Amino acid sequence: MRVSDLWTSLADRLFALRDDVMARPGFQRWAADFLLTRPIAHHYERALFDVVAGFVHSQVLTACVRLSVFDHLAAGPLSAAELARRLDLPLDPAGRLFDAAMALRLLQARGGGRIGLGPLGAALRGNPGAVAMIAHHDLLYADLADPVALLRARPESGRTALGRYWAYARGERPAGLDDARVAPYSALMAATNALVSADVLDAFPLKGRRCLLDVGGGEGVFLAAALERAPQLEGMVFDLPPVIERARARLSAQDLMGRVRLVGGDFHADPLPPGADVITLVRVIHDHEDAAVLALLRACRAALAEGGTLLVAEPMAGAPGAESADSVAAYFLMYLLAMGSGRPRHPEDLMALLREAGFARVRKLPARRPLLVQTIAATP
Ligand SMILES: CC(C)=CCC/C(C)=C/CC/C(C)=C/C=C/C(C)=C/C=C/C=C(C)/C=C/C=C(C)/C=C/C=C(C)/C=C/CC(C)(C)O
Ligand SMILES: C[S@@+](CC[C@H](N)C(=O)[O-])C[C@H]1O[C@@H](n2cnc3c(N)ncnc32)[C@H](O)[C@@H]1O
Repeated sequence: MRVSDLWTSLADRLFALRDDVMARPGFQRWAADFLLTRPIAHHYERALFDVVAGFVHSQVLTACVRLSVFDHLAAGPLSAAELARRLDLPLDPAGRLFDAAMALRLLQARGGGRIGLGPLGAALRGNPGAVAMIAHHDLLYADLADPVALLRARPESGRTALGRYWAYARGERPAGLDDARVAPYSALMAATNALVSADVLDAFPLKGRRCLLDVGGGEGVFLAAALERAPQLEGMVFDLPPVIERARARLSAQDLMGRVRLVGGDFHADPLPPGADVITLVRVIHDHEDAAVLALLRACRAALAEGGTLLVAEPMAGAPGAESADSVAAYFLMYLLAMGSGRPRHPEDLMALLREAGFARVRKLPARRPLLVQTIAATP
């Protein structure tokens, strides 16, 4: 028997013993009483209760967002009666929402019986992108109403709400999409791009760079942020033709078209415009399966100018700070299942794909908020 097999068999026995002991009601009562095991028992009770209550907690947040509770409190605390009046709700059910939101630190009790923003509600006010995502969760929750059915169907076509929403995720060639099909998701991506763009651009300053190509760059919000930081830079956006028309409208309104070239196409089928010395894939790779990703990374390598760098930036599994349970992966695994395409990847998996696509030097850049976005830089 090899040493690794011995380890596996020993670990199996220890886990079996742990599983058996932890499932015994008598042990659970004893551990909650005994001084040394008490904090551990409370930790697991709490962790399990939080998982059980997660959906209810999320719906408390949904109600606060839909009713614009945080906006009503932006100017300062209000009495429960006044806040309920502004929300056009009777005090009794409104009071329950306020108490639940205070328990979740979205709101906070203030002097004189008033209610103000809690630390989490205050942080959300600074993240309108996160608020837009929370509002968008209606579609995800509709698909997750029967999670077992979702797992059994492994939907690839437009049978889920998210599959219909993300029009390019249907596994067909995205030809024939029109503005009506791409407008909702493109607007959401534009509204939430700030969640990631500042951190990516801080991690990879564009000093000395000549031209940035943003592949799957949507309405051009990321490119506009890059152009604002780097006056010497010119840019290109490659996206599906109807999305490119939306980018044209936005970038023209920002008077940036003199520095920008827009290219419509299907990155699964068409070549990328050559010549950029930075290519970015922001929140693009996790939508696609490995074979498509590999082909896209190879296309980026072919389009990259001599001495250029490819950046892959998106939420990744195994984010430091997500604890061992990895809440980022748990969220995106189910989100992308409902969408019908793609999966979250560990940085190491992405780095392996990049090497396979012909990038010799691949490194993870320091991430300011790894839960939101991590960035990998690759050079051929
Ligand atoms: C001031 C005093 C007295 C003390 C201060 C103490 C102190 C230092 C406090 C820290 C305060 C602080 C800096 C808080 C910051 C909080 C932040 C930045 C919170 C950010 C929250 C962001 C959230 C919740 C983001 C959620 C994003 C979601 C759900 C994104 C989903 C994305 C999806 C589904 C993408 C879809 C695209 C697709 C299809 C996968 O390609
Ligand atoms: C999740 S969005 C990210 C948008 C933007 N990079 C951002 O972070 O805000 C993915 C983008 O990839 C584009 N896309 C998806 N499939 C594509 C394809 N086959 N060819 C070109 N663009 C595609 C979508 O239209 C969309 O704009």
